[in-house]
Amino acid sequence: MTVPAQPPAAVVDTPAEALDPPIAEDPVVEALVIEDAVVDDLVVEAPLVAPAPATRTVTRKPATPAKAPTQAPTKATITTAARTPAPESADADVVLELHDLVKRFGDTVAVDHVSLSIPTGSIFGIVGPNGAGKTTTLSMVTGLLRPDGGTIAVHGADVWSDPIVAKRNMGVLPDRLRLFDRLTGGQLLYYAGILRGLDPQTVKKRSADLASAFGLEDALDRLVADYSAGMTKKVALASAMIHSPRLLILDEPFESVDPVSAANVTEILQNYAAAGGTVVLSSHSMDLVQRICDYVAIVVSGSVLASGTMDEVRGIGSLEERFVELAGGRKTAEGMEWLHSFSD
Ligand SMILES: Nc1ncnc2c1ncn2[C@@H]1O[C@H](COP(=O)(O)OP(=O)(O)OP(=O)(O)O)[C@@H](O)[C@H]1O
Repeated sequence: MTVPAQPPAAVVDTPAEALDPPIAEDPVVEALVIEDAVVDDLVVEAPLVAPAPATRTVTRKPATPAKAPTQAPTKATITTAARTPAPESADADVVLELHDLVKRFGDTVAVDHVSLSIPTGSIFGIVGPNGAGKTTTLSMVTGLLRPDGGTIAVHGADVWSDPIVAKRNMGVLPDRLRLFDRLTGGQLLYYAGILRGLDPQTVKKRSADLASAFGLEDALDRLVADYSAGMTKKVALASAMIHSPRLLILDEPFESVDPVSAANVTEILQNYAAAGGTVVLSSHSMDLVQRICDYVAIVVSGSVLASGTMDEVRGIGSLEERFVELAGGRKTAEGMEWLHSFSD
Protein backbone atom coordinates (compact mmCIF):
# COMPACT_ATOMS: atom_id res chain seq x y z
CA MET A 1 0.00 0.00 0.00
CA THR A 2 1.26 3.44 -0.86
CA VAL A 3 1.35 5.77 2.08
CA PRO A 4 0.43 9.30 0.96
CA ALA A 5 3.09 11.86 1.62
CA GLN A 6 2.42 14.09 4.60
CA PRO A 7 1.43 17.59 3.56
CA PRO A 8 4.25 20.01 4.10
CA ALA A 9 3.88 22.24 7.12
CA ALA A 10 4.91 25.79 7.80
CA VAL A 11 5.32 26.69 11.46
CA VAL A 12 4.73 30.37 11.98
CA ASP A 13 4.60 32.02 15.38
CA THR A 14 1.74 34.56 15.55
CA PRO A 15 2.15 35.62 11.92
CA ALA A 16 -0.69 38.14 11.89
CA GLU A 17 0.48 39.99 14.99
CA ALA A 18 1.27 43.67 14.43
CA LEU A 19 0.01 43.40 10.86
CA ASP A 20 -2.60 45.92 9.85
CA PRO A 21 -6.03 44.43 9.10
CA PRO A 22 -5.88 44.45 5.27
CA ILE A 23 -2.69 42.40 5.46
CA ALA A 24 -3.71 40.28 8.44
CA GLU A 25 -6.81 39.27 6.50
CA ASP A 26 -4.90 38.55 3.36
CA PRO A 27 -5.61 35.02 2.10
CA VAL A 28 -1.90 34.22 1.98
CA VAL A 29 -1.46 35.22 5.59
CA GLU A 30 -4.67 33.41 6.54
CA ALA A 31 -3.34 30.27 4.91
CA LEU A 32 -0.23 30.47 7.06
CA VAL A 33 -1.89 31.09 10.41
CA ILE A 34 -1.45 28.29 12.88
CA GLU A 35 -3.40 28.61 16.06
CA ASP A 36 -1.37 30.01 18.89
CA ALA A 37 -1.39 28.35 22.27
CA VAL A 38 -2.99 30.36 25.04
CA VAL A 39 -0.31 30.48 27.67
CA ASP A 40 -1.38 32.50 30.66
CA ASP A 41 -4.64 31.49 32.26
CA LEU A 42 -5.91 33.86 34.85
CA VAL A 43 -8.95 35.19 36.56
CA VAL A 44 -8.85 38.71 37.92
CA GLU A 45 -11.06 40.56 40.28
CA ALA A 46 -8.58 42.88 42.00
CA PRO A 47 -9.21 46.48 40.94
CA LEU A 48 -6.24 48.51 39.90
CA VAL A 49 -5.36 51.57 41.94
CA ALA A 50 -7.28 54.53 40.61
CA PRO A 51 -5.33 57.56 39.48
CA ALA A 52 -4.83 60.34 42.00
CA PRO A 53 -7.82 62.68 42.23
CA ALA A 54 -7.88 65.03 39.28
CA THR A 55 -7.33 68.72 39.89
CA ARG A 56 -10.08 69.37 37.39
CA THR A 57 -13.56 67.95 37.66
CA VAL A 58 -13.66 65.02 35.30
CA THR A 59 -16.67 63.08 34.21
CA ARG A 60 -15.88 60.38 31.72
CA LYS A 61 -18.31 60.24 28.90
CA PRO A 62 -19.77 56.76 28.65
CA ALA A 63 -18.68 54.83 25.58
CA THR A 64 -20.77 56.04 22.68
CA PRO A 65 -23.63 53.64 21.94
CA ALA A 66 -23.29 51.49 18.82
CA LYS A 67 -26.03 53.44 17.08
CA ALA A 68 -25.65 54.18 13.40
CA PRO A 69 -25.98 57.80 12.36
CA THR A 70 -28.68 58.47 9.79
CA GLN A 71 -26.15 59.35 7.14
CA ALA A 72 -22.67 57.97 6.57
CA PRO A 73 -19.99 60.65 6.63
CA THR A 74 -18.42 61.20 3.28
CA LYS A 75 -14.70 60.95 2.77
CA ALA A 76 -14.58 64.73 2.44
CA THR A 77 -16.20 65.29 5.84
CA ILE A 78 -13.85 62.76 7.40
CA THR A 79 -10.82 64.50 5.99
CA THR A 80 -12.07 67.79 7.37
CA ALA A 81 -12.59 66.15 10.75
CA ALA A 82 -8.99 64.99 10.62
CA ARG A 83 -7.70 68.52 10.72
CA THR A 84 -10.15 69.62 13.40
CA PRO A 85 -10.79 66.78 15.85
CA ALA A 86 -14.38 66.79 16.99
CA PRO A 87 -14.88 65.83 20.62
CA GLU A 88 -18.44 65.20 21.76
CA SER A 89 -18.71 68.48 23.59
CA ALA A 90 -16.68 71.57 22.92
CA ASP A 91 -15.94 72.08 26.62
CA ALA A 92 -14.31 68.68 27.11
CA ASP A 93 -11.06 69.01 29.07
CA VAL A 94 -8.05 68.28 26.90
CA VAL A 95 -5.22 66.42 28.64
CA LEU A 96 -2.97 65.95 25.62
CA GLU A 97 -2.66 68.28 22.64
CA LEU A 98 -0.62 67.40 19.56
CA HIS A 99 -0.24 70.34 17.21
CA ASP A 100 1.15 70.13 13.69
CA LEU A 101 3.59 67.34 14.56
CA VAL A 102 6.19 66.43 11.94
CA LYS A 103 8.93 63.79 11.91
CA ARG A 104 11.15 62.81 9.00
CA PHE A 105 13.70 60.02 8.67
CA GLY A 106 15.78 61.03 5.65
CA ASP A 107 13.33 61.12 2.74
CA THR A 108 10.61 59.34 4.71
CA VAL A 109 7.99 61.59 6.23
CA ALA A 110 6.90 59.36 9.10
CA VAL A 111 4.58 61.92 10.70
CA ASP A 112 3.09 64.59 8.46
CA HIS A 113 1.51 67.55 10.30
CA VAL A 114 -0.51 65.56 12.83
CA SER A 115 -2.83 67.46 15.18
CA LEU A 116 -4.95 65.69 17.78
CA SER A 117 -6.76 66.69 20.98
CA ILE A 118 -7.18 63.96 23.58
CA PRO A 119 -10.01 64.62 26.07
CA THR A 120 -9.47 63.88 29.75
CA GLY A 121 -11.04 60.65 30.97
CA SER A 122 -11.26 59.10 27.52
CA ILE A 123 -9.77 56.06 25.86
CA PHE A 124 -8.34 57.27 22.55
CA GLY A 125 -7.28 54.74 19.92
CA ILE A 126 -4.75 55.40 17.16
CA VAL A 127 -4.98 52.92 14.31
CA GLY A 128 -3.25 52.70 10.97
CA PRO A 129 -1.47 50.32 8.59
CA ASN A 130 2.06 49.09 9.25
CA GLY A 131 4.49 51.98 8.86
CA ALA A 132 1.72 54.62 9.16
CA GLY A 133 3.56 56.57 11.85
CA LYS A 134 1.77 55.48 15.03
CA THR A 135 4.87 54.50 17.01
CA THR A 136 6.76 57.55 15.77
CA THR A 137 3.91 59.79 16.94
CA LEU A 138 3.68 58.12 20.35
CA SER A 139 7.47 58.20 20.74
CA MET A 140 7.43 61.96 20.25
CA VAL A 141 4.56 62.30 22.76
CA THR A 142 6.52 60.41 25.40
CA GLY A 143 9.76 62.30 24.77
CA LEU A 144 11.64 59.37 23.25
CA LEU A 145 11.95 61.02 19.86
CA ARG A 146 12.42 64.71 19.11
CA PRO A 147 9.92 66.17 16.63
CA ASP A 148 11.12 68.06 13.55
CA GLY A 149 8.14 70.35 13.92
CA GLY A 150 5.05 70.95 15.99
CA THR A 151 4.29 70.86 19.70
CA ILE A 152 3.01 68.39 22.28
CA ALA A 153 1.47 69.59 25.52
CA VAL A 154 0.27 67.59 28.55
CA HIS A 155 -2.14 69.72 30.57
CA GLY A 156 -0.49 72.70 28.93
CA ALA A 157 3.10 71.65 29.75
CA ASP A 158 5.26 71.21 26.67
CA VAL A 159 6.84 67.74 26.53
CA TRP A 160 10.07 69.08 25.07
CA SER A 161 10.55 72.44 26.80
CA ASP A 162 9.02 71.45 30.15
CA PRO A 163 9.65 67.69 30.24
CA ILE A 164 9.69 67.10 34.00
CA VAL A 165 6.23 68.57 34.51
CA ALA A 166 4.83 67.03 31.33
CA LYS A 167 6.13 63.54 32.02
CA ARG A 168 5.45 63.38 35.75
CA ASN A 169 1.94 62.11 35.25
CA MET A 170 2.58 59.94 32.25
CA GLY A 171 2.83 56.15 32.22
CA VAL A 172 4.44 54.75 29.11
CA LEU A 173 4.39 51.39 27.37
CA PRO A 174 6.83 51.83 24.48
CA ASP A 175 6.73 49.78 21.30
CA ARG A 176 10.10 48.09 21.49
CA LEU A 177 10.35 46.81 25.00
CA ARG A 178 13.82 47.28 26.36
CA LEU A 179 13.38 46.30 29.96
CA PHE A 180 15.97 45.59 32.61
CA ASP A 181 15.36 41.94 32.01
CA ARG A 182 18.07 40.60 34.34
CA LEU A 183 15.76 41.69 37.14
CA THR A 184 12.90 39.53 38.31
CA GLY A 185 9.38 40.76 37.58
CA GLY A 186 9.03 41.76 41.23
CA GLN A 187 12.32 43.68 41.17
CA LEU A 188 11.32 45.43 37.96
CA LEU A 189 8.04 46.61 39.46
CA TYR A 190 9.84 47.72 42.62
CA TYR A 191 12.38 49.62 40.54
CA ALA A 192 9.62 51.30 38.49
CA GLY A 193 7.75 52.38 41.62
CA ILE A 194 10.79 53.68 43.49
CA LEU A 195 11.97 55.59 40.42
CA ARG A 196 8.57 57.28 40.36
CA GLY A 197 9.00 58.39 43.97
CA LEU A 198 6.73 55.90 45.72
CA ASP A 199 7.69 54.60 49.16
CA PRO A 200 8.64 50.90 49.46
CA GLN A 201 5.47 49.90 51.30
CA THR A 202 3.25 51.42 48.65
CA VAL A 203 5.32 49.82 45.89
CA LYS A 204 4.96 46.38 47.50
CA LYS A 205 1.21 46.74 47.91
CA ARG A 206 0.71 48.00 44.36
CA SER A 207 3.05 45.34 42.92
CA ALA A 208 0.91 42.66 44.55
CA ASP A 209 -2.30 44.24 43.17
CA LEU A 210 -0.83 44.55 39.70
CA ALA A 211 0.57 41.01 39.72
CA SER A 212 -2.85 39.72 40.66
CA ALA A 213 -4.60 41.87 38.04
CA PHE A 214 -2.24 40.71 35.29
CA GLY A 215 -1.96 37.10 36.40
CA LEU A 216 1.75 37.38 37.15
CA GLU A 217 1.73 36.26 40.79
CA ASP A 218 3.71 33.10 40.08
CA ALA A 219 6.15 34.90 37.80
CA LEU A 220 7.33 37.70 40.08
CA ASP A 221 10.37 35.73 41.29
CA ARG A 222 11.49 34.80 37.77
CA LEU A 223 13.83 36.81 35.57
CA VAL A 224 12.01 38.98 33.04
CA ALA A 225 14.46 37.63 30.44
CA ASP A 226 12.75 34.24 30.86
CA TYR A 227 9.22 35.61 30.38
CA SER A 228 7.12 34.86 27.32
CA ALA A 229 6.30 37.77 24.98
CA GLY A 230 2.86 38.21 26.55
CA MET A 231 4.20 38.09 30.11
CA THR A 232 6.85 40.67 29.19
CA LYS A 233 4.17 42.93 27.76
CA LYS A 234 2.08 42.59 30.90
CA VAL A 235 4.92 43.33 33.34
CA ALA A 236 5.83 46.37 31.22
CA LEU A 237 2.20 47.50 31.33
CA ALA A 238 2.14 47.01 35.10
CA SER A 239 5.36 49.06 35.41
CA ALA A 240 3.75 51.87 33.39
CA MET A 241 0.79 51.99 35.78
CA ILE A 242 2.41 51.58 39.19
CA HIS A 243 2.59 55.30 39.97
CA SER A 244 -1.09 55.80 39.02
CA PRO A 245 -0.38 58.41 36.34
CA ARG A 246 -3.14 60.58 34.92
CA LEU A 247 -2.20 59.69 31.35
CA LEU A 248 -1.24 56.31 29.93
CA ILE A 249 0.46 56.14 26.53
CA LEU A 250 0.35 52.52 25.41
CA ASP A 251 1.87 51.38 22.13
CA GLU A 252 0.14 48.14 21.14
CA PRO A 253 -0.76 47.05 24.68
CA PHE A 254 -2.67 43.99 23.45
CA GLU A 255 0.01 42.62 21.16
CA SER A 256 1.07 39.11 22.29
CA VAL A 257 -1.45 39.20 25.12
CA ASP A 258 -3.81 36.20 25.31
CA PRO A 259 -7.58 36.80 25.13
CA VAL A 260 -8.21 36.31 28.85
CA SER A 261 -5.45 38.72 29.78
CA ALA A 262 -6.63 41.16 27.10
CA ALA A 263 -10.09 41.13 28.67
CA ASN A 264 -8.53 41.85 32.06
CA VAL A 265 -6.37 44.66 30.68
CA THR A 266 -9.46 46.10 28.99
CA GLU A 267 -11.38 46.11 32.26
CA ILE A 268 -8.46 47.71 34.08
CA LEU A 269 -8.23 50.47 31.47
CA GLN A 270 -11.99 51.08 31.49
CA ASN A 271 -12.02 51.40 35.30
CA TYR A 272 -9.01 53.66 35.11
CA ALA A 273 -10.70 55.93 32.57
CA ALA A 274 -13.95 55.91 34.55
CA ALA A 275 -11.93 57.24 37.51
CA GLY A 276 -10.63 60.15 35.40
CA GLY A 277 -7.48 58.65 33.85
CA THR A 278 -6.82 59.04 30.14
CA VAL A 279 -5.53 56.31 27.84
CA VAL A 280 -3.98 56.77 24.41
CA LEU A 281 -3.29 53.45 22.74
CA SER A 282 -2.32 52.12 19.37
CA SER A 283 -3.57 48.77 18.21
CA HIS A 284 -4.19 46.65 15.14
CA SER A 285 -7.19 45.02 16.75
CA MET A 286 -10.09 46.90 15.18
CA ASP A 287 -12.80 45.04 17.12
CA LEU A 288 -11.12 45.80 20.40
CA VAL A 289 -10.52 49.46 19.56
CA GLN A 290 -14.13 49.83 18.44
CA ARG A 291 -15.32 48.20 21.64
CA ILE A 292 -13.25 50.10 24.19
CA CYS A 293 -12.27 53.44 22.68
CA ASP A 294 -14.41 56.57 22.96
CA TYR A 295 -12.37 58.36 20.30
CA VAL A 296 -10.24 57.12 17.44
CA ALA A 297 -7.84 58.48 14.83
CA ILE A 298 -7.02 56.65 11.61
CA VAL A 299 -3.47 57.44 10.48
CA VAL A 300 -2.28 56.58 6.98
CA SER A 301 1.15 57.50 5.59
CA GLY A 302 1.85 59.85 8.47
CA SER A 303 -1.40 61.82 8.16
CA VAL A 304 -4.60 61.68 10.18
CA LEU A 305 -7.32 60.82 7.65
CA ALA A 306 -10.13 60.60 10.18
CA SER A 307 -10.54 61.41 13.85
CA GLY A 308 -13.36 62.03 16.28
CA THR A 309 -15.74 59.97 18.35
CA MET A 310 -15.96 56.31 17.44
CA ASP A 311 -19.39 56.79 15.82
CA GLU A 312 -18.23 59.80 13.81
CA VAL A 313 -15.28 57.94 12.39
CA ARG A 314 -16.85 54.57 11.67
CA GLY A 315 -20.14 55.95 10.34
CA ILE A 316 -22.70 53.26 9.58
CA GLY A 317 -20.16 50.47 9.21
CA SER A 318 -17.53 49.00 11.45
CA LEU A 319 -14.24 50.67 12.30
CA GLU A 320 -12.47 47.95 10.36
CA GLU A 321 -14.49 48.74 7.22
CA ARG A 322 -13.66 52.43 7.54
CA PHE A 323 -10.02 51.60 8.19
CA VAL A 324 -9.74 49.35 5.14
CA GLU A 325 -11.44 52.00 2.98
CA LEU A 326 -9.11 54.78 4.12
CA ALA A 327 -6.03 52.56 3.99
CA GLY A 328 -6.67 51.92 0.29
CA GLY A 329 -8.52 48.59 0.44
CA ARG A 330 -7.22 45.06 0.37
CA LYS A 331 -4.75 43.75 -2.15
CA THR A 332 -5.50 40.42 -3.75
CA ALA A 333 -2.62 37.98 -3.46
CA GLU A 334 -1.51 37.32 -7.02
CA GLY A 335 1.60 35.53 -8.20
CA MET A 336 1.89 33.42 -5.08
CA GLU A 337 1.08 30.09 -6.74
CA TRP A 338 4.65 28.96 -6.09
CA LEU A 339 3.71 28.73 -2.42
CA HIS A 340 1.39 25.85 -3.26
CA SER A 341 3.99 23.91 -5.27
CA PHE A 342 5.80 22.61 -2.16
CA SER A 343 9.55 22.23 -2.32
CA ASP A 344 9.66 18.48 -1.58
N1 LIG B 1 14.49 55.08 13.36
C1 LIG B 1 14.00 55.10 12.13
N2 LIG B 1 14.80 55.30 11.07
C2 LIG B 1 14.29 55.35 9.82
N3 LIG B 1 12.98 55.20 9.53
C3 LIG B 1 12.14 54.98 10.54
C4 LIG B 1 12.60 54.91 11.90
N4 LIG B 1 11.52 54.70 12.69
C5 LIG B 1 10.45 54.62 11.87
N5 LIG B 1 10.82 54.79 10.59
C6 LIG B 1 9.93 54.82 9.43
O1 LIG B 1 8.86 55.70 9.72
C7 LIG B 1 7.63 55.19 9.22
C8 LIG B 1 6.64 55.05 10.35
O2 LIG B 1 7.08 54.01 11.22
P1 LIG B 1 6.30 53.67 12.57
O3 LIG B 1 7.13 52.67 13.31
O4 LIG B 1 5.97 54.92 13.26
O5 LIG B 1 4.97 52.99 12.00
P2 LIG B 1 3.79 52.27 12.77
O6 LIG B 1 2.52 52.89 12.31
O7 LIG B 1 4.03 52.26 14.23
O8 LIG B 1 3.90 50.79 12.17
P3 LIG B 1 3.55 49.35 12.77
O9 LIG B 1 2.05 49.25 12.77
O10 LIG B 1 4.16 48.42 11.79
O11 LIG B 1 4.15 49.26 14.14
C9 LIG B 1 7.98 53.87 8.52
O12 LIG B 1 8.16 54.13 7.15
C10 LIG B 1 9.30 53.46 9.16
O13 LIG B 1 10.09 52.69 8.28
